[in-house]
Amino acid sequence: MDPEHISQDLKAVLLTEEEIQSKILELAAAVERDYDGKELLLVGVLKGAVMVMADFARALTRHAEMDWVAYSSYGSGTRSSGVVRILKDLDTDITGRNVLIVEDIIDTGLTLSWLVANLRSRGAASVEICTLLRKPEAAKMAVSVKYVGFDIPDEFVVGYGLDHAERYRNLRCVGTLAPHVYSD
Ligand SMILES: O=P(O)(O)OC[C@H]1O[C@H](OP(=O)(O)OP(=O)(O)O)[C@H](O)[C@@H]1O
Ligand code: HPA
Ligand SMILES: [Mg+2]
Repeated sequence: MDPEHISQDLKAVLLTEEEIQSKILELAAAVERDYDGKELLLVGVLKGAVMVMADFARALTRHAEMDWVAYSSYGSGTRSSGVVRILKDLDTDITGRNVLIVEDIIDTGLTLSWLVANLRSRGAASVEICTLLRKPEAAKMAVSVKYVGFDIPDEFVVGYGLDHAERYRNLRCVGTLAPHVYSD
């Protein structure tokens, strides 16, 4: 295999492309049922949620607006710094809106607990979360999540939007990294 091939850096594939895509269809069906007759604003958390948002939004057969926020707490490492840095705020006034946050992963919960409180304080009618992945054993903050794709073990994962030092976001699967890739 080409030594530059991205999948050579994986220790194991945790979720295949097929498993991810079928879960996204399930999540979209649940959201369609729950928001029947209500307007819906999807808020994606950059950059990791780009892939989930792209597939999830297209799995919906109803109208849904999209907006984006960017808050970074990981930088290039594999541990949360605990400091949430605002990189990009919403373009939309969310007063009275039904907001559904779309995330790739809830790890310590620090990012999302901060974001939910922040969006609620702006007068949204409702704020719920849809995340593809969650690490129950890593939780430092309890976050109430309405839609969860997969609960996964407390290991650093990459792919399908998730990065390590900005790489691996373009993998179609989610996997764990081989030890030779880590520097921290
Ligand atoms: O539950 P937590 O421990 O707060 O971790 C989850 C957050 O960390 C990652 O974002 P990151 O800060 O790496 O930014 P990125 O999406 O641009 O990679 C991920 O996309 C979540 O937003
Ligand atoms: O396991 C992870 N991988 C990539 N980014 C992350 N951000 C929080 N947890 C993770
Ligand atoms: Mg990241």
